[in-house]
Amino acid sequence: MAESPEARKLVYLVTGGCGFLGEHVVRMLLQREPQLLELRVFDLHLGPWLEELKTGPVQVTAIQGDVTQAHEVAAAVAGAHVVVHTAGLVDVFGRASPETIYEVNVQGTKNVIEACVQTGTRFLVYTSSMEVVGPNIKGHPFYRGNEDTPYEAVHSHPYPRSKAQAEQLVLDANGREVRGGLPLVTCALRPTGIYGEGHQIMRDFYHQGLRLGGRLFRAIPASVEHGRVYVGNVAWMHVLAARELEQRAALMGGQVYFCYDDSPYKSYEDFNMEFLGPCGLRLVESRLLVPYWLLVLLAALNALLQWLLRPLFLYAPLLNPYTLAVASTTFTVSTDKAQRHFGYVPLFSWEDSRTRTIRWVQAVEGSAR
Ligand SMILES: NC(=O)C1=CN([C@@H]2O[C@H](COP(=O)(O)OP(=O)(O)OC[C@H]3O[C@@H](n4cnc5c(N)ncnc54)[C@H](O)[C@@H]3O)[C@@H](O)[C@H]2O)C=CC1
Ligand SMILES: C[C@H](CCCC(C)(C)O)[C@H]1CC[C@H]2[C@@H]3[C@H](O)CC4=CC(=O)CC[C@]4(C)[C@H]3CC[C@]12C
Repeated sequence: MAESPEARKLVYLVTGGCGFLGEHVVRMLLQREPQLLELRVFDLHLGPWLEELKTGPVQVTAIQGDVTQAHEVAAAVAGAHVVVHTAGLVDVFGRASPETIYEVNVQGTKNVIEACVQTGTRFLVYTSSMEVVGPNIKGHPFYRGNEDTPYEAVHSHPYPRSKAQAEQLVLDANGREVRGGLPLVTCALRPTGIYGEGHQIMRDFYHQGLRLGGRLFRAIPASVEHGRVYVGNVAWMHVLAARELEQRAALMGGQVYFCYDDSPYKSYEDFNMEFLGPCGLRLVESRLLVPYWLLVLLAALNALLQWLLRPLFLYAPLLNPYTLAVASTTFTVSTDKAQRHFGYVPLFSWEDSRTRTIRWVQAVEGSAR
């Protein structure tokens, strides 16, 4: 750890720094990046919690801005050594139009890359997603796969399509000459389903369970496994990747890394119960009540209702044909590429991750009363 202020010399920019993952990246950088001099937090919506970070040894600069606006991105990137690009529109529920998703996730990423090239920023870490690989629309399982596992990636939905396009842009940009003549070094991190403090969908499930009298009903067979990763470990992986990109440019440049940790392989619902169970909810086995064909029908009905009601209001339930397909397809990763390439070892054990998440759900419960 650096002791003297002179050791602090790096300027980092985190786009989407007020989102679920972005906030953890920001806090992790402040705690664990001793070379940090200035941290720029760029987001469409700035969080009030940023204020309390401004009293430490690192200059925290909050920038309200839009990644779709090239000039705003360029102004924020100018003078930064490293960009961690987490900003994105995470929408698999039909809340935003495909055009808006493209604009934020693809055009926004193009703007970040061009800003690096124009202003001379050399290191770019992009938050991609497991969704760039799958699950695909054919429902093929991806079981304990790694970065080299062959898989037929077919994207029918705007979100995974946009993440795949953006990831490709980032990888293709590796080696481009930036202002000053040196090459840009990029890599992409692909989290599986992230959980932890601040996870909106976990909050939604918790409130749904409370409304249903402390019960949630199993919809997906327990045998369908989902890759999940703790937000603190995803943040840690971003910090390490960003730190090591310069020294290990030849190895890491243009590479993709799944984000992983020691979280157990379980079905989406059983995994959520690891946190919601200790908070008083129970999962009711309802396979006989809700057969799969009925879920397919309900998902299709939801999609139809969304379309019919769109002129009046936004109807965007959790269940739609896409989320049902993702939830019912096994997708788990097993890899050590991040450890081999840049020394990543999870910072939080499964026990820690679980305890922290449970405490957070309990606090949500407390504040809901
Ligand atoms: N939540 C998950 O399970 C996973 C998320 N990811 C990726 O991680 C990244 C972060 O996701 P989350 O933290 O879950 O989402 P989030 O919605 O909590 O955070 C995204 C942040 O980006 C900001 N943002 C959106 N549009 C913007 C724009 N036009 N200009 C500037 N900022 C903008 C939002 O205000 C928000 O603060 C995304 O790129 C997402 O694709 C990848 C895998 C899994
Ligand atoms: C909302 C889904 C669970 C509800 C299914 C129902 C209604 C049958 O009970 C979630 C199941 C899997 C989730 C996705 C997965 O974790 C991968 C993701 C990666 C991302 O990059 C963004 C988020 C997501 C698409 C995530 C979204 C919610 C699920 C579909």
